[in-house]
Amino acid sequence: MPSPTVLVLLLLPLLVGLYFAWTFLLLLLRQARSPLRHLPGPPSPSFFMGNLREMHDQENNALVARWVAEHGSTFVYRGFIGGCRLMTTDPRAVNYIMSRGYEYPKPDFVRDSLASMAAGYEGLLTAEGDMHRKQNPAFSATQIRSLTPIFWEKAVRLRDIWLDITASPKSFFTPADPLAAPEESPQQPGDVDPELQEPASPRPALSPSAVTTSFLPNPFSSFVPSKASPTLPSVIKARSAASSSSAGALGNAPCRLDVLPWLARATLDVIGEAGFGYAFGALEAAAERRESESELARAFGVIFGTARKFRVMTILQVWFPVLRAFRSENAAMQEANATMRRIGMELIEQRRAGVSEKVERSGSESEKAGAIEGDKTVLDRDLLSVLIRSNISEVPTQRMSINEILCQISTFLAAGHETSSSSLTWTLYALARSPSVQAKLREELRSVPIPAPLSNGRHPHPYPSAPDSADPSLLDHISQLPYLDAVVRESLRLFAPITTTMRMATADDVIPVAAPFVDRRGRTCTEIRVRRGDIISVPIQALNKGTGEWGPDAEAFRPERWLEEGEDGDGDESEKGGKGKGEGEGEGRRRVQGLWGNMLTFGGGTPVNGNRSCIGYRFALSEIKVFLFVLVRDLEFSIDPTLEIEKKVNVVTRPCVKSEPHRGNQMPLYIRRVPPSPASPVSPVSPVSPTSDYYY
Ligand code: HEM
Repeated sequence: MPSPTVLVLLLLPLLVGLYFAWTFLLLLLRQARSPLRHLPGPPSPSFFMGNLREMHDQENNALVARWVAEHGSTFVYRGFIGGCRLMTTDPRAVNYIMSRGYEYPKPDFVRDSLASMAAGYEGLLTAEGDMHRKQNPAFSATQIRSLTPIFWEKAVRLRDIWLDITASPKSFFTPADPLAAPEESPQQPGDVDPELQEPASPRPALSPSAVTTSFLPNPFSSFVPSKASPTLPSVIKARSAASSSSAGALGNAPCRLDVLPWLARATLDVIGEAGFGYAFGALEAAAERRESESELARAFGVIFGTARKFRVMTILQVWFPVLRAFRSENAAMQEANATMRRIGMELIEQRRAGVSEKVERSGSESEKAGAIEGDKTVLDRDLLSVLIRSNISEVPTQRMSINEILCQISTFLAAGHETSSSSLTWTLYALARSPSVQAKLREELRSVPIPAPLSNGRHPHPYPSAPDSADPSLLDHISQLPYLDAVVRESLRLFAPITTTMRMATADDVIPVAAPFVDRRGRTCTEIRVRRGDIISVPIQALNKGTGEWGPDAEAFRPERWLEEGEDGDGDESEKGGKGKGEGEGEGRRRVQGLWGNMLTFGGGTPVNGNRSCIGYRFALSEIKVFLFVLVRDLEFSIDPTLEIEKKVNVVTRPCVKSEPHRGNQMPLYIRRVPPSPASPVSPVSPVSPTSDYYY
């Protein structure tokens, strides 16, 4: 008779084998019984991978449009081992799903990926049910307005750096993505034009600029073989791009600049300071050619870098939940998490102490309320402060735990950094491709009078860079400029940073559709039947470009469409956490009821059944507008018309040059400073000596 230990050793592999075989069988059974199997859809090219490989490149191969043309607005594609995934562009179905945030949450594998990206399971992106209900903050327009000086300051700093670059292109370098994982830095021959490299200023060994931090990481995208490692972008001799015809006449040759890492740094600085009162100093580090990042940026670099790495184990954990118990953290990850926690706790404690002190010192009830609600004298205006103040005012059982608050810091960063930099990058691209739109926009921006001071010291630019001197009425004015608004809407429609989101049915359900469809059995269906556990893809970008909704020129960048009669450009349709629009599935509504601008770029939903749309949309819109205002007034953007730019999605959309895959993500534009127009109502610029960096 074998000993118990031997018995266990003999039985263990058998039990493990049985567990995996059983789970796999259940999975196959579940798929075989899903009503989705009757829906039409494209053939699956692979048993294990289904259509996932094609899906990975969907932004460049117009896949969803093709599928819609072939199979109608409601169909299924295949996921792992042939699992049916519902995809629908039917507005009624989409409104139904998106307005039931708690009945249709994000699938577990998406939550897991988000959680591993530092947000944990208690942040807004990942929390579900009561925990989410309790958190659901609404950042008011007034709160966001008070943050615009921070946007202004960072935008002016970036503009000044870019003006520096145009003034002496020989000496600039392109920084790395501030949150890129630090280890790899393969430098390729030919990265740097030797003629333009200054021998006296050795370049620091930088990490690649192309690594993406993703918002809703798609664990399956990693299955697609990666391109060669990205390399350092280079200083490339300015050459005349077709669209920069006026450059020579002004004696102001444009220089090629990869705007992507610069914008990533600027938006990191913004979310750090406006989100949770932390100075990453990412722009400054790059301006001073320091590779060293702040302690917190380094920690997030490690955390995001680890979360992005593909491991077979990650996929297995999706299907075999027992394996989730074997998650481990390496030493670097442990250290990064500890750093994040320590700094996060300091930030939280500072704010909590500030609010308590103010409340204690307040005499009357109204003063107490003022202290909690926040005013200009209470603490900081960052989102974390707003969250803590509103948390203090809640009844104790409704308050967030320290851990939940801590999770929001990484959530703000994960959700609010790369989305904004992606939007700005694509907007500059769209403007570079449409010189007439850019010129019209600049004309509008320059029609705004800028108050004194005329110069911000070294740079003779006619507006201030100090945050407190940014005139609030000027910032309000910027947010209401009609053509700027139309440009931002059009860019966010065509270049939604998050192109797809996923949901999972938590119960068997029947989803209504506006357009009946014919299933594989030839039956006409007026609803979609789903079974508990079925996965749903909501193709945000495809919906934003549907010709049924946006007309035959849906693919074109045409801001004017927002100014035409009949377009209700009104934005804040359904206030996050506010009143909402109702169920959002009424007949006769042509469009998807997104949070903003009749599109799903910021998600959609109603507070009734769980609103999972973007809490940062006002923040993002204000940030984007202020940056465009500052940058486009003084700089002209053009692009080599022969370059083919592709969209790489992971899940935030980043650009890539088709002919330069080895460079990874990049957006090489030509920039050129633009002299002030004589007709501009801008106050006159102080005379500049010829030795100054800038002269017009
Ligand atoms: C152009 C910029 C941005 C875009 C396009 C964007 C888009 C989105 C989308 C589509 C969702 C819904 C995701 C889903 O349903 O699966 C979302 C959620 C969210 N966003 Fe944004 N976002 C942007 C900027 C920001 C900023 C600046 C912040 C923070 C300051 C932020 C914080 C969040 C959070 C916390 C959620 C989760 C909300 C919830 O589940 O309750 N976002 N965003």
